[in-house]
Amino acid sequence: MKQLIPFTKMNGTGNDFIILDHRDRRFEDRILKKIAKSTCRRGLGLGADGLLLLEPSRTEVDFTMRIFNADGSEGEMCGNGARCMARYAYVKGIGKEHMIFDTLAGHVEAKVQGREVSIKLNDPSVIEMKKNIDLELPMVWTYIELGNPGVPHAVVSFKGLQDTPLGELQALGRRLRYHESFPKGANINFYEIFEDNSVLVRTYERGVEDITLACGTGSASVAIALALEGKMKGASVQILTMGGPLEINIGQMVPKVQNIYLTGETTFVAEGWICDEAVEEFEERRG
Ligand SMILES: N[C@H](CCC[C@H](N)C(=O)O)C(=O)O
Repeated sequence: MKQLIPFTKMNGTGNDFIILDHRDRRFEDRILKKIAKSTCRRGLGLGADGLLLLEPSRTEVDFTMRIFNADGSEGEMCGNGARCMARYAYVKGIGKEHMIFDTLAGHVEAKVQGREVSIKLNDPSVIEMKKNIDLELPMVWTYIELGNPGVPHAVVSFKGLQDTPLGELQALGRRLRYHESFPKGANINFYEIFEDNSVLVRTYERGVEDITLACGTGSASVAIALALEGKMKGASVQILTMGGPLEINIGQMVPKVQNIYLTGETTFVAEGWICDEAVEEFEERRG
């Protein structure tokens, strides 16, 4: 057995991640995909929704964050992942309380205040309001991408969400996620307004291929859709996820939606070593 690489496991409101300090960029993308798939797998691996990598920045900012989903696909951005990454960087002395980092979707600004981390999300690059899903389903979706290229999100109103068995949502999410309207697939966010400015959200995540306990960019997409429909009172909304509450604040609506903040708690779960036996066909970058 060989100790391969130190890891930190964290969760942001129940969205859980394995974090690797990959500033030495010792693994090629092909291997990173394998590490993500093997270690995120529950039961046989550590178990997580995704693998987060802290890499050197190619620009002026503090560092770069990359996200590989549990199935090995690379995502553009991850809101809860970014909150965990910011806290990790702060605790490890890599970033200050206020930091800026790169993602495929664009720059993310973060503010760490104890366990609570607030991030400024990427501005939306695509908003398509209220399209029909298909003739069979009496549902409409709003499609939103945060960042450019952005994480794809469909927002779907769902009556009786709280009492709907997760298996049912999972089956519907899986079906919609591959819908032809979404060329790069989509995360499917089901929501129900709970009470004034409090919204229940359940997200079927692309790349995890399951309902996760919370999704940051998904929760923000729900808030944006509600704000555009005039269903939000004020600039802030509380999103009730299965992992706990998230707060979304929309700083500007006119002439376009921007300055969107995501705030919530982060938790350090464990630290240790990933062992070579856990990763199929592992190999390090040569030279
Ligand atoms: N859970 C993440 C989104 C991950 C995106 C991923 N599922 C993908 O579509 O590649 C969040 O908090 O924003």
